[in-house]
Amino acid sequence: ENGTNWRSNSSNTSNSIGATDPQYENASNFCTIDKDELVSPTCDVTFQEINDINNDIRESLVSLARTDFFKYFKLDLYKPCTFWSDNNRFCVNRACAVDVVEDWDSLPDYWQPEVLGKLDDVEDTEGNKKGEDECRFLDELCVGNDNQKQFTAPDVNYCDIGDFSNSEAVLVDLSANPERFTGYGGEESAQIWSSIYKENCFSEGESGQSLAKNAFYRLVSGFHASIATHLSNEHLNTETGKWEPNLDLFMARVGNFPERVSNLYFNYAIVSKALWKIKPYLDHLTFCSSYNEDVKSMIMNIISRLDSKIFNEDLIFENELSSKVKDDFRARFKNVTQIMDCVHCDRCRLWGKVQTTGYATSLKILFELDERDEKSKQSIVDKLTKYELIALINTFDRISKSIESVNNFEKLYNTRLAGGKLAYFFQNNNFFKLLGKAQKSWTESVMMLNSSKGEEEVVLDSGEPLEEDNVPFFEDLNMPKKNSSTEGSQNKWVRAWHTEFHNFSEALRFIYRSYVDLPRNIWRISLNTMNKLWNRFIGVTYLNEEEEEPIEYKLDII
Ligand SMILES: Cc1cc2nc3c(=O)[nH]c(=O)nc-3n(C[C@H](O)[C@H](O)[C@H](O)COP(=O)(O)OP(=O)(O)OC[C@H]3O[C@@H](n4cnc5c(N)ncnc54)[C@H](O)[C@@H]3O)c2cc1C
Repeated sequence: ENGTNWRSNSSNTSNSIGATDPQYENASNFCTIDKDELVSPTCDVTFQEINDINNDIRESLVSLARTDFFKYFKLDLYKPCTFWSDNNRFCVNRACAVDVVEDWDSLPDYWQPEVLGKLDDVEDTEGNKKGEDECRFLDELCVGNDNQKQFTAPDVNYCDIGDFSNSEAVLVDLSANPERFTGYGGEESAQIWSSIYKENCFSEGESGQSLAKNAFYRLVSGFHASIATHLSNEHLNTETGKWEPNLDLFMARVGNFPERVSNLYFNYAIVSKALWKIKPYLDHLTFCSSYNEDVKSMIMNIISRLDSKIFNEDLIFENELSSKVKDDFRARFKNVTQIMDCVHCDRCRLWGKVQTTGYATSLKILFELDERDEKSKQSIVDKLTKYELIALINTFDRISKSIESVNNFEKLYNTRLAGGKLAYFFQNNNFFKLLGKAQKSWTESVMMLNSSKGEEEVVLDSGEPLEEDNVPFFEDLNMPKKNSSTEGSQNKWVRAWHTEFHNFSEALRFIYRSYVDLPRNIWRISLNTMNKLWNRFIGVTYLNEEEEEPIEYKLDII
């Protein structure tokens, strides 16, 4: 499914691009995916259809994620990593930090304890007064009925939903802590990803349904690609101090890997189908009474524009073997959510937790609602905790933002290609430039011939030579290399012209210099001859007089 070119119905893309610019002429199209192909055998939608759905709902989704109900999340930033002990390292960048909500007065009215005064004097089962602890109060806020206070039976959960009621958990305003480039990387993040892929994804030889195994991998890879898209889209430009898209970084991490782009779309299909699936049961959910209807109508408005055929969850665990595979799948995904506690960068951990919880909630909705039993379906949706719902909506927003960014990066890529082509034409096709280049190419050739090193200069993507103070920030990054052989062939007429022009001008210069130098040379030869005659006359002779470079002189005075 990844074998052909990325092209759309209304394609304004790249087939005609790069005819003359050596830097881009042979560049591949943006991403080798056909936008008109299905996203996966389990998704009856094409990449283009997902783009269209996303364009349609994007604005409403952003508004929903920014409501006071969905923009706050709670998590324990200091929960110890249970998978390995070597977890004392921290990301000390400012960008890694999370700004926790400490100023409670700044929260909207319905988050203030006194608004739910009736809770103040209510004691919970442990005899604690519920108004005393603001965090506890938030846990209870917006809970519509007693059912919701009991967590769903653990065997249907794909994450530890008790995490959010932990007494160490802090409240975070997600909108004040955007997911973007933090500088987190190196061994630390590599250890996390490697543990997720190597220890938790299914390996080839393992038994079980291949669709399920494949879905697990695609889910993780899509999550990884989404993070890479966000950090490339909001990347710190150290020259301007602004957060802006970095196309080279995006291409190196995601754009050059069609499979990763495709996995982003796969994740979009999973989360949106989960949302679509809870639509009939949303009536039972109550958000805060003051804005219950608003939030609900916003959610309904989005869900009603989604498409049920976007993902067919029934294909994943199809036969009797599946129950075991499903248990395994669930346990492995739970591990992935817990590995987030090992992430050293707080900001990355925050978004890692939000998104793995969002995917876990989607998986629970997709795979644990018993199709034959309406009551059980309602009950599972009723028991979704507030933090699962917040995570679900925010994960959908994140993946939707990634899809939007991929399309923006495609535009940037095409603009760069087209810009490169025009700039190349105007910059290089004037007579004085050609003369200058002829001169330069001659000087370079002479220097190359004289150079004993014969080593190729390493050039960055920007075209600058790699010097010590110019080492790329991402040393681990394999940026796409320039295709020098292509450049050579594309330049051959220009080069031939340079060579011929150079030879001709050198010949002219030689003849000119010969005439200019003639009187001087005659004078030098005469002087030399007279000198020899004089020496002979006074009786002084040189040993090896005929040699041009006598090493030693000896006076032979009789
Ligand atoms: C949970 C988590 C959240 C993070 N959040 C942020 C953040 O918000 N901001 C930030 O700047 N950094 C974040 N990071 C770090 C970021 O993901 C990278 O690890 C880091 O930028 C270093 O990137 P890298 O090029 O070394 O490769 P990595 O992204 O670390 O990838 C490691 C290896 O995995 C493979 N790989 C890469 N992408 C995929 C994919 N999509 N599918 C399959 N295989 C793949 C490649 O072989 C690659 O070499 C986060 C890391 C983690 C673990």
